[in-house]
Amino acid sequence: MLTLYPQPLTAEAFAPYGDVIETADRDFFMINNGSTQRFHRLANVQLGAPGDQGIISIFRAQALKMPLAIKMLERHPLGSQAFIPLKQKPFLLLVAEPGENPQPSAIKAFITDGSQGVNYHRGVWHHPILCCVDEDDFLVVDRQGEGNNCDEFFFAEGAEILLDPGK
Ligand SMILES: NC(=O)N[C@@H](O)C(=O)O
Ligand code: NI
Repeated sequence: MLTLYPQPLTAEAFAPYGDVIETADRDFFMINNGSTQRFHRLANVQLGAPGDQGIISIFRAQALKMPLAIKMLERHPLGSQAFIPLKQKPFLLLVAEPGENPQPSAIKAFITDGSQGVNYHRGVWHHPILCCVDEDDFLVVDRQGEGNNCDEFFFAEGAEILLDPGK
């Protein structure tokens, strides 16, 4: 049995998987006649082909019972996918670096601090959104275009992988 215990999310630790969207310790410049701080270009929207569009959606997620048996990961080969929390609640991340079949030993687990969002880079394996409260809303920025942009990988039956947030 492999048990995954989430570590606090940091931009450095998440760098192999994408960007952390946050304002803490980030550069900004003043706009709007000095009334607004612009934390500019915290992440890029990655698109796969000419004609692709970056789109904005809202995901309303229901919490899954924890500890959770992890059966699969998915990836979006043609574009990035960003999740920005709308209720300032922490949420859980499971990621593995791009490549063919993700190995259980390569999975990293993180928990956000409630203010952080993430932008998965294209091809990064991740678990579908995992919120920590009964119902949570996320602003999602990802790619719309031709072709399949969601590959799913299911772990072997015997691969017992558990996500345990611990509290
Ligand atoms: N399928 C879908 O739009 N959502 C997933 O990509 C996810 O990462 O939650
Ligand atoms: Ni996804």
